[in-house]
Amino acid sequence: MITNNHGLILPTHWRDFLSLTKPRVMTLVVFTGICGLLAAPGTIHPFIAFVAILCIAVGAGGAAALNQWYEAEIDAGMKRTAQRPLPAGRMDQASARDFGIILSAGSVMVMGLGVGWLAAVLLAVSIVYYAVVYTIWLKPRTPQNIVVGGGAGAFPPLIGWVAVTGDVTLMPLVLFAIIFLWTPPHFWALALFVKSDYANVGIPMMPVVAGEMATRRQILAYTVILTPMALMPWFIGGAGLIYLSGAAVLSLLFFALALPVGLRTSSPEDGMRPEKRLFAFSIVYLFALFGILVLDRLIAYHGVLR
Ligand code: HEM
Ligand SMILES: CC(C)=CCC/C(C)=C/CC/C(C)=C/COP(=O)(O)OP(=O)(O)O
Repeated sequence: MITNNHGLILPTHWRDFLSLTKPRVMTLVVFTGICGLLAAPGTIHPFIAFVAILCIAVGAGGAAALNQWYEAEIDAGMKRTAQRPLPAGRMDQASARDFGIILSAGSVMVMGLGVGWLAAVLLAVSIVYYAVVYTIWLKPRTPQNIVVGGGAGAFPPLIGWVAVTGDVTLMPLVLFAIIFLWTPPHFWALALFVKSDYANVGIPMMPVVAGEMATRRQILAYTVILTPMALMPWFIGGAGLIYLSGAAVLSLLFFALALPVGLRTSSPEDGMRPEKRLFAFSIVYLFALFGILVLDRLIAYHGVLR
C-alpha cells in the first residue's frame, strides 16, 4: 500500500508496474529488436542474445515508465489514458519515477557488461530520446514531435544488430529508417480519430495544429517514401527475393489503405473507419515486414527450410 499525491491510500498492484512499461506497444519494439538480432550476419551465444533482448525490453519499459511519470497530468485529461496507474491514483509519482530510472539504468548497465558497450550506448540514447527529447522537449512544443521523436522507436533493430556484429553498417541504418518513416502514418492515423483528446490537453499533434486535411496529405506522403525504403534492404544486397516480394505486397497494401485516408477532402461521417483500419494495419505491416526479413535471412544464412 502506498499514499498517492492526493493523500489517498490505494493499493498498487504489480500489474500497475507492468502497465507502466506499455507492454502492448513494446511488443513490436521488442519484436523489431529480436529481428535486428536474428537478421544480422554473425553468431551470438543464445544466452547473450536473450540478455540483449531482455535489456531492450526492460530499457523500453523504463523509458515508458518515465514518460508516464512526466505526463501524469496530461494523461489524466485524456479518455484513452485516464485509467493509467498515475492519473487514476493507483500509484504515487515517486514510485513510477524510481521504477523508470531503475529499469533504464539497469538495462543499460547489464547490456554494457553482458553484451557490449556500443549496444549499451545505443540503448541509452534511445531511452533518453524517448523519455527526454520526445516526451519533455518535442511533444509539448511542435506538431513535428512524432516525426523527430519517432527516431526513438527506430533504435531496437539497430541495437539488436549491433549486439551481434558490434558495429553499425548500412543495413541496420536502413532498418532504422524504415521504422522512422513508418511512425508518422502509424501515429497520425490514430491521431485523426483521437484528435479531440490531444486538443483538450493542449498537445500540438499534427491534426490539432495543421488540421485534418494537412495531416491526411502528410500520411500519404510518408507512406509513399516509406515504400522505397522498405524495399531498400534488397537494393543494398541486405535481403533476398523472399523479402523483396513480401515487402512489395505489404507496402502495396499499406499504400492502398493510406490512399482513402490521404485523399479525403471532407470531414468523414463513417466513424473514421479507414483511419482505424490504417492504424491497425500499420502494426501488422511492421510485424510482417520484419518477420519476413528474418525468414529471408535465416534461409540465406543457414539454408533453413531447404
Ligand atoms: C513517437 C512515435 C509513436 C507514437 C506517438 C505512438 C503512439 C501510439 C499510441 C497513442 C498508440 C495507442 C495505444 C496506446 O494507448 O498506447 C499506439 C499503439 C501502438 N503502437 Fe505506437 N506510437 C509511436 C511509435 C511506435 C513504434 C516505434 C512502435 C513499434 C515499433 C509502436 C508500436 C505500437 C503498437 C504495437 C501499438 C498497439 C498497441 C495495442 O495493441 O494496444 N508505436 N502507438
Ligand atoms: C528502446 C527504447 C527506449 C524504445 C523506445 C520505444 C518507443 C519510443 C516507442 C514509441 C512508442 C510509444 C509508446 C509512443 C507513445 O507515444 P506517447 O508516449 O506520446 O503516447 P501516449 O499518449 O500513449 O502517452
